[in-house]
Amino acid sequence: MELPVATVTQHDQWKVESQVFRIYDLFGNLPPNAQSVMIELQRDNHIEYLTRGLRQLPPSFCTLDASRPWLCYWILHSLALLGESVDDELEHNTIDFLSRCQDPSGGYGGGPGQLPHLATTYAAVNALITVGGDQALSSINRCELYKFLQQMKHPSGGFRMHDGGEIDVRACYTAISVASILNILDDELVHNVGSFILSCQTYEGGISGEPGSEAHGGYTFCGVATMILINQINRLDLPRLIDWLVFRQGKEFGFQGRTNKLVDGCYSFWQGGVFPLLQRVRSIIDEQLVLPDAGGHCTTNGTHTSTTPSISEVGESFEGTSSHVDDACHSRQEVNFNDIGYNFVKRPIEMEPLFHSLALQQYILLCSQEEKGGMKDKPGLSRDFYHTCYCLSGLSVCQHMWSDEEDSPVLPRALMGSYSNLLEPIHPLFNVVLEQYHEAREFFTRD
Ligand SMILES: CC(C)=CCC/C(C)=C/CC/C(C)=C/COP(=O)(O)OP(=O)(O)O
Ligand SMILES: [Zn+2]
Repeated sequence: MELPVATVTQHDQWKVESQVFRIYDLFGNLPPNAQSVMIELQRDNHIEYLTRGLRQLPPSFCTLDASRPWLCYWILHSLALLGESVDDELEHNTIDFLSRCQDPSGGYGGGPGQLPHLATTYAAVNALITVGGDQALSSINRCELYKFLQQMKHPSGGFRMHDGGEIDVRACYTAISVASILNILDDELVHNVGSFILSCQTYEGGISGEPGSEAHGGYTFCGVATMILINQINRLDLPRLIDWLVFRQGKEFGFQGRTNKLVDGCYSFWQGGVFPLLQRVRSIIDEQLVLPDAGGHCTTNGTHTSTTPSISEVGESFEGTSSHVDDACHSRQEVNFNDIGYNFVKRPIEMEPLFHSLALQQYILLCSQEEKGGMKDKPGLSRDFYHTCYCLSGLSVCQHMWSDEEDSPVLPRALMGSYSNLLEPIHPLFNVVLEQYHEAREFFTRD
């Protein structure tokens, strides 16, 4: 039975489809001349919109008072994807503002004096890494931040978003991502995170925010990235996850966040961004396909039944040094958690994208892009910095996921439109531009 598509209005749906079908036929086939059709990234207008947004940050974003570190990250990361940085004064003001959001006992709040929160901590750390340079990077108090992460750790293995806050997959990702990129991830923080995330993989194959909820793209990205960062991706049922994920690309070629919902530009990253992660764990997927029982099954006494290798066992780039994973049902591995993110991007990409990457670029450029700058969920809605950030992140993912290795050039067949549309590549586990990631890695691994 075909389920009706849930539409805002039939008119909005038609607007999305009519824009896409200007190039694709009804069956999603790309006509031979499609590459020459002009779909232009409005680079200068995006830069203008973003820079103005950052200048106006305090105090005019009153309704987003608790989200100002997020605004910094969305704007700075979007600019970095466009190959742009901010002038010295704006950079200084951003570092100063984020320093005032840092709690003396660790972590960052939504504004100066606000309660530290894992989401704004992730946003502030990624924003400062994106700014780069000694002043920005040394402003992060890693010692106190580690204590904050310890305080957010829950006996279930998950993390709380803030003191007394919700425990969910988002909290796990933001805690583990921040700890990993700052080189402070250890056994204590990792303990039982994998079991918590495993308990959120649903019957559909995607990952939900908490056990028993509905699978959603946002949490699926968070869950998969976390499992990789803690060296336990082999515990998820990856074939089932892929089954769910590939069907989230709609007939408009954008992604939806969950079954029977509308497509939305931001899922270009939350769903589209899972594919470059899966591309680098191909051997684990292959083994799970051969062994139907592989992937995350624990016996009642907590013994891991899968023979699927963990990521550190596959390929020389995951050679570990010091610690081990101590979840009851996970085989013990010698691995340095802090090297996983670094080694991950060096792994070769061994499979082509499992979704229609050119068509997604088309959705982003034709349906999400605002000609005057900025990006949005879909036609008929307004641009905002969140959608600008995640549409551009998704666009970058599409462009770079055909390249075999970190430094290999982007091929024309990977790109919708001309080379002037090309964005900077990201680190797919952290969603910061790769060049900035490497600078931070160098800074935080200095003795
Ligand atoms: C790192 C970090 C903080 C990640 C957050 C990930 C993320 C985007 C989670 C989405 C949460 C969610 C259930 C949205 C549904 O909104 P909706 O019902 O308005 O949208 P929908 O109809 O598209 O599902
Ligand atoms: Zn959205």
